[in-house]
Amino acid sequence: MLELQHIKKYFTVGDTTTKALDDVSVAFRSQEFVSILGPSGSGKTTMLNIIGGLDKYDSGDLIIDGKSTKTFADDDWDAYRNNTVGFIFQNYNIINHLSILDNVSLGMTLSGVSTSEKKQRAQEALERVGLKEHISKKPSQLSGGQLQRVAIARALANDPQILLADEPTGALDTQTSNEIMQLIKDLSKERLVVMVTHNPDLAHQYSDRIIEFSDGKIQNDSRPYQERDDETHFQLVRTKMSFWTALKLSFTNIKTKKGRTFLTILASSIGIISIGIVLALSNGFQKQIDATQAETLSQFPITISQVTADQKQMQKTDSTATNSQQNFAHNTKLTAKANQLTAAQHLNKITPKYLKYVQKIKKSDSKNIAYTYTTGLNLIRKVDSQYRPVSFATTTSSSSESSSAQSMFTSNLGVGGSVYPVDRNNQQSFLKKNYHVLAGSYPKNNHEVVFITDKQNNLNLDALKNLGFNFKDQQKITPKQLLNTNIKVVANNNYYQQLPTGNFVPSKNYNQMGSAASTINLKIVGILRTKSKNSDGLLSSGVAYSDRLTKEVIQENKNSKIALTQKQSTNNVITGSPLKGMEGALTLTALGATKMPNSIQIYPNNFKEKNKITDYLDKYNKHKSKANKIIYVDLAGNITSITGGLMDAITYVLVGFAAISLVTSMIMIAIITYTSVIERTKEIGVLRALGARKKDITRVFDAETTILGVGSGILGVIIAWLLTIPANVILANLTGLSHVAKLNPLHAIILIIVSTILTVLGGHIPARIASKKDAATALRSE
Ligand SMILES: Nc1ncnc2c1ncn2[C@@H]1O[C@H](COP(=O)(O)OP(=O)(O)OP(=O)(O)O)[C@@H](O)[C@H]1O
Repeated sequence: MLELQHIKKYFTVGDTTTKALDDVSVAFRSQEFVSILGPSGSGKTTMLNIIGGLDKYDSGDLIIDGKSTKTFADDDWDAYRNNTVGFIFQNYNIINHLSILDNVSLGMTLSGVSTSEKKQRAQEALERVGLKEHISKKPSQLSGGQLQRVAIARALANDPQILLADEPTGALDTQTSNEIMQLIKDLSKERLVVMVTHNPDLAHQYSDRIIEFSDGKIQNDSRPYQERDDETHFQLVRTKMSFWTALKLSFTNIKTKKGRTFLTILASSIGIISIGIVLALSNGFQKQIDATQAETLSQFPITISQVTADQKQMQKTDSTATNSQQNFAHNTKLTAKANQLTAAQHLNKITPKYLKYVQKIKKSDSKNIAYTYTTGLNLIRKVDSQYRPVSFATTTSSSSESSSAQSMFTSNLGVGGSVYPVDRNNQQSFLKKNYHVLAGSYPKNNHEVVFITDKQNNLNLDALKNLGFNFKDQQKITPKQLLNTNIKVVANNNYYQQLPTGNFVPSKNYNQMGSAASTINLKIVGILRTKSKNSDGLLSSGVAYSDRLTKEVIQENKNSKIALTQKQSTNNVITGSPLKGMEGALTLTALGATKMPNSIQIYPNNFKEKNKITDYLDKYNKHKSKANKIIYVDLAGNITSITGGLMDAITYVLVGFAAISLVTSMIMIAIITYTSVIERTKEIGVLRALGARKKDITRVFDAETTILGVGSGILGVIIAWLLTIPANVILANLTGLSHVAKLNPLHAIILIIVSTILTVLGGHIPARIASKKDAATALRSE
């Protein structure tokens, strides 16, 4: 059933070649007990390894059941070792970290026998070798003879046709040797047993046939056999180790060195810990920043101004400018070129249609929408029983005397006092939300105005002077001095008079204006201060009035003589100078002749709603030509995206640094796995002898590194999470912010995965080295 034909196996080391097997031809019966005797180094083990498929012959042929093995691929040899042969070694080669039952089952595990059948067959095999009572013992608790019985049970478990024993009694006393020999003799009744021994007495006493070996050649054969060329049905069952089996093997191995494993896992978790903490902190800080920003910036409106800058255009011209500005022109050609800012200037066509569109913004998104008109207010006030012109301006440049339309071009925000919105439910929610009353009260109607102070209760001196108050710098003021001050808004028709030249000039007869019927009486009813830092600057320090007042003034002035004249004229009706570009429109607005606001401020109810509003505004621009687009400015949005990016950048850099320690742990894992490979060389040999494929060996070590990787990932995440507790205490003391560091569960899972992948990668090369280990050499190692 087994035949060696002209088998040669030479080993060449350096210049010397050892002829371990030198043209050996021999055939074996399917049932006999053959002993191979011979001096040390004569090639006995080599022949056994070649019969068992652990080593490959150089030339000749090994014929098994009439089938040549010349064409055997690696997989065939693996299956052959698993199904057809069983090995018994001098040093037992029991895997110590596995139970006796698992040791015996290993071969069946590789050939995919079901768990219950495996257990039953392993038990039967153990009973057969006389270990029934010792099944639940650990290998370390057994004697040498008992261990060899386990090894025999393991060799038998898959019911092989050939049993190969390499000096099975070499390490045992005479009594035990005899028992083992008897056992092997019994087993040889059902199969071919080939045993290598140094002990001629045992060989003669127990075996049916003795082959004497020397110098790689058969010298004598006591019972030669001639193989007949029978047609046979030799078939092999392929072997395969599942990842689960590999995991179990590695896990039990790891359990035997708990301390070392823990230290390895701890060391390689350091990278994960540092990345975990960086992520936890940046995550927390980003949340804090977002919350603060949402709180701070939600107060800031989305602004639509008649004249605005197209940010995209600016960026475009910026980038081309930097390129072209660096280079000199190579020729002398001259080109006319628009100013970059002018080129980026965009005129928003705020039409009645657009106003309607804006008005449709849901109240749940924005309660307050302010419309600012650069309409001039013709103001007078009685100072020392004489009416004199005053203004809401907050700077000295536009003195109370200068009431020309030019001075009113500038935005009402800042220069002409601040305009606050009355909300769309007719409530003072804007003022009440952002300002509190220092003295007096909130305004109750359009004719009541308020004075806004800065955070330190300072009143803008210029604003006070423009209103006709004669305070000095640093002077203390009582609310009484301001409250209930009356200011009159004079209609254009009463304020301006037309000269015979056709030009208009402000009339100087203020007392007459004061008593005119169409005059609006304003009263300062309150002094307000911003409630929080967040709303600071929404209204400038000085007089603030309702946007409805401006509407009322426009209603009054739009048909005034000066406005109607200005509409017909190409010159400024006050100065007489020709109007260029947009000056015409601005002059008309200043005189209250147009109803369109100069700018719209949309105050989102809160930060979240802001995006809904910008989306809504963006929708208007869809499919519109560039000139017809309405560009809004979202200052808060711009700031958030900048700070968000900054935090991301910092996080990337820190994670990058922390990742270096991950690489270090990867290298460490590679070294540790390599050590493990060396330690487990014998195990690799046993697995190979039992039919494990090279792939399966890689799998065993990959499984080991997977366990280490998952372990270090989980440990790292747990430690990082625990460290966030003291980190939060320290941060709370330093910054007053609580619960900053927060490890995102998603990040935690990703970290565990990253740790596993990197560790497996680090250990994979040593695992491959392990799989390439020659089975015969691995078994020879001790
Ligand atoms: N992997 C190897 N590389 C080089 N030489 C080897 C290798 N394996 C075996 N040999 C050599 O082949 C010869 C036969 O070795 P083998 O182990 O088969 O002898 P043996 O008869 O079993 O000896 P022993 O009874 O001492 O075990 C020896 O000279 C040995 O040094």
